[in-house]
Amino acid sequence: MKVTNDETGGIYFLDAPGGTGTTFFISLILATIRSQNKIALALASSGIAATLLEGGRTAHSALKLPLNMQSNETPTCNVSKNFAMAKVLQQCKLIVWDECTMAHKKSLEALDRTLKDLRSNNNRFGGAMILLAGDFRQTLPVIPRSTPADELNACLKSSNLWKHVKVLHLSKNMRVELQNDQSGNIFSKQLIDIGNGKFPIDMLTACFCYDYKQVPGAIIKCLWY
Ligand SMILES: Nc1ncnc2c1ncn2[C@@H]1O[C@H](COP(=O)(O)OP(=O)(O)OP(=O)(O)O)[C@@H](O)[C@H]1O
Repeated sequence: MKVTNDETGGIYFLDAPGGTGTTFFISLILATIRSQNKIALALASSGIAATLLEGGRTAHSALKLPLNMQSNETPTCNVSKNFAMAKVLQQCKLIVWDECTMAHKKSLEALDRTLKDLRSNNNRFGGAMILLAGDFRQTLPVIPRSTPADELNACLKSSNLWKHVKVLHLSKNMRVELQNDQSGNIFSKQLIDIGNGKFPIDMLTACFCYDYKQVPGAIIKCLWY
């Protein structure tokens, strides 16, 4: 909040696995900024994530991002200076982008170029503050007819902008914590281990080496009964 009030800009990434309170945290920041009569733009990579945020829209729709992102070397948002969205982008104090890990790196670079142009400011993102949120253990950008290497290359972490990103972490699973659910707790830890590549994989079958004695009873019941 201090950074937004100082209006020094910057780009932050909230590394937040499912259930750790991303939506709660983002909603709180959006409400605080809007309560000061300032503009905070809420974007998300998917429609479902956008509906969870007050005034949320998909990044593709709000920023008019080109569809041929992969083949366009230097894409920009199709927002000209006399569009209403251009005024919003010029005046907004904060742009939040939830589930950004699914976005193509060129989407973020297009936003950077457009903000510099619209705000007539050559600082990164035209001096606006950007808050990205998501979890790289989940789905990465989907590139049709591509290899895993193409997907990694399209990922935000491969962008030149990534070295300027300050990473923040949310680690406590609030959903499990609030429900006091022991099996949910084990399951959420196992999901994180899989995402971090810590779960052993059988090289012959390419399946997880699973000790079924460790699978919480509630999950077995839910899956097989
Ligand atoms: N700081 C907090 N204090 C109290 N409750 C919280 C806090 N953070 C999150 N919660 C609650 O925990 C639950 C999960 O939070 P939330 O939906 O924001 O997580 P999420 O990371 O967006 O989850 P997902 O990615 O799976 O959608 C919600 O019921 C939310 O109200």
